[in-house]
Amino acid sequence: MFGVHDVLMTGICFCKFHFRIFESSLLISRIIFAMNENLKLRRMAEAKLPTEFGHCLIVGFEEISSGRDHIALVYGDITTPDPVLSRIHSECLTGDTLFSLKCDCGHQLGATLSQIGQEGRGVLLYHRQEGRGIGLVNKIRAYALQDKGLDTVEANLQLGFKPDERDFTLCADMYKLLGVRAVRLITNNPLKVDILKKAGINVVERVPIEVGRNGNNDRYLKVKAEKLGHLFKNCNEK
Ligand SMILES: Nc1nc2c(ncn2[C@@H]2O[C@H](COP(=O)(O)OP(=O)(O)OP(=O)(O)O)[C@@H](O)[C@H]2O)c(=O)[nH]1
Repeated sequence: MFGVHDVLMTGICFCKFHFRIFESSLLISRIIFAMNENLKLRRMAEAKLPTEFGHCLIVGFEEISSGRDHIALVYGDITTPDPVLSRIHSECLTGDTLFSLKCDCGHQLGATLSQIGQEGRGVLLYHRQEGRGIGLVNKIRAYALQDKGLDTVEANLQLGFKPDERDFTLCADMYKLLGVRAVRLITNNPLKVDILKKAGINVVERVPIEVGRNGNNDRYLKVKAEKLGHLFKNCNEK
């Protein structure tokens, strides 16, 4: 004879089995979507994440060719037609987590999340291409050259890199995998806007973000404006 316990256990096993099938079919459909759209990334995992700026969904992506990972922090419903407030934030370990004053990255990250938190809707793409794509150790080498007088662009060139080695088409793919087609992009870098537009993302507005200027990064910000085309009211108008 079957007891209540047996019935319950059978029910639980049934649900677990079907949940696994559901999870696998979701993963397969995402892989097929990525292949159809010729995307360079797959959406791999997601979970709720409470933050100081509100509760969000953290989504993990993996580059198909290299396995390198990137993340998105999603606040509110970003799948509705209204353009989404968003920032592509390139990884900067020194600025984002170690309080470096050599750049403006940490301040930009905090200001963005605070702005998204106030609106209650938005997405931060955390683009893990540290040091404008040259990696952390090479960024330290570039800093060493800057200690000797080179600027941020000259240092990259001296090390054999382009001034900017990042691939922003990956970010367009992240937007597509998140169901975002129109964004209000928080950036001072017009190159990001151009690349996203060419990759099929409708950037309806560029939202400037001028925070974190100090005596240590003033020259760096000037060079970004003069050599990398960044738009700063304070520099460009001089
Ligand atoms: N190679 C190199 N990378 C740097 C240096 N300073 C900051 N970075 C990196 O630059 C990236 C951020 O790029 P930024 O040029 O500050 O800004 P952006 O992303 O182009 O534009 P915004 O959207 O306006 O912030 C991060 O990956 C930092 O690690 C440097 O002196 N040399």
